[in-house]
Amino acid sequence: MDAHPQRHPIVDIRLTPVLISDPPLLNVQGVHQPYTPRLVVEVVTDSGVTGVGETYGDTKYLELARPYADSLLAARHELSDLNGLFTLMNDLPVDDARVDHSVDVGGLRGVQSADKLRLSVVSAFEVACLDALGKTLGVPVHTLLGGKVRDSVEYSAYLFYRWAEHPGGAGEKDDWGAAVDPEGIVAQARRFVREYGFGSFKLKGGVFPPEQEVAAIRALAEAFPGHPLRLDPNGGWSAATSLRVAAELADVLEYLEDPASGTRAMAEVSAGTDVPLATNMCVTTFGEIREAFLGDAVQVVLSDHHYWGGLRNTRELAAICRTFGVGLSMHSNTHMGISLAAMTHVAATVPNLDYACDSHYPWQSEDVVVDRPVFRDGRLAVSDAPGLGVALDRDALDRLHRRWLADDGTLRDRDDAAAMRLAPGHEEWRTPTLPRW
Ligand SMILES: O=C([O-])C(=O)C[C@H](O)[C@@H](O)C(=O)[O-]
Ligand SMILES: [Mg+2]
Repeated sequence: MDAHPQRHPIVDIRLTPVLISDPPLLNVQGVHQPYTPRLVVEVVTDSGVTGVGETYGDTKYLELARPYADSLLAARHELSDLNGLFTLMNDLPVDDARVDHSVDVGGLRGVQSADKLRLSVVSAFEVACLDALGKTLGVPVHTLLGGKVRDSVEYSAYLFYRWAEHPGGAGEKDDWGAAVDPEGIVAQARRFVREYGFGSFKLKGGVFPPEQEVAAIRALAEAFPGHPLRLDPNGGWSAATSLRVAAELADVLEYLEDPASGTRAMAEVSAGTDVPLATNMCVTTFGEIREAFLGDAVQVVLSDHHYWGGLRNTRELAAICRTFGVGLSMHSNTHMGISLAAMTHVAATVPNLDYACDSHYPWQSEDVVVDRPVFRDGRLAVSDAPGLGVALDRDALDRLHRRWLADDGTLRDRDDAAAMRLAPGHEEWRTPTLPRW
């Protein structure tokens, strides 16, 4: 027997920040910028195997990813030592100025803390290591996570109020047109069904007064009878408004997502309605679970492997949810095919994945992977190829990186309120104080 199991030290790490095209999608904070920053992480082993991961690309993530990569290289970190990824990261200081606000990106990513920032960076390295490990061993990532329990993963249509184009015609154009009323939202949903086959719908709310968003959900219910519907105003409503909306839509909602901001307000809403409440804002770290679960503030957690710290942490979250009888699904920000593959692998391994997952991916016209994933009947097939089953398109990566290099810094940090101020009539726009309604 070999007393010295083969080791695969990481000998090179490439960090490539990119800006990817994003449509003018509206939310409670403002509007998406024409380009969104993402970070592509590549780890290379001494045997020449490369693994890829992806995470947020805003400055504070890059500032941490660089010294982290240096310390992994200095340690010749062993590819299979996934737990060690966290140990090494914990030794790195985080600039307090980067996390001194209690919420991130105007609250869309929940509470911000040094640990969460660390986990969001580690997640990309963990995924990259799993990818490289899978390729080294000749097995898919889901096998490294214990094996898939389903062959495909269901996603839902992520509907957004949106403008036809960015202020001043900035960025890339698309042919979706504007959607600012119930008719526009139903038309958008029909196209999602036609092109991707989605069977459930989530509407990003918090954009218009609640009555208008209730009308949009009613229009969807009429157009797609019996299909699961969700509404997510990102904490934009008071508890009283949330309860009113819940009562009005109780017969058609699968769940209401973060109607009010913070665990306490969510618990108040939860106590007054039978509509399940989901969150990707008040439970985004392990430390927030206790209060929310014991107080019955949420019935569904929308995990996000980026800020929960990777695929194995997502499975730990799933086990806790299972223990407490809390449902589980997945949240999404703007992301590319690397993260979609990672989401699909972990989702395939979680027995209690109770709802169709969110994904922004259909809104993304650009990617850094070749053979972009294709939704069929609203589902993605789980890849059985070694690793994640994605290959980098180096030309695309280079092009999107050059866009990042050329940017003067305006777009390197996501700021939906700043993007909103560029729209005529919104020059004075400020991130709204919650609750807005
Ligand atoms: O609450 C959510 O589902 C999100 O925060 C998802 C995205 O951030 C979405 O709101 C967006 O990008 O506008
Ligand atoms: Mg949400």
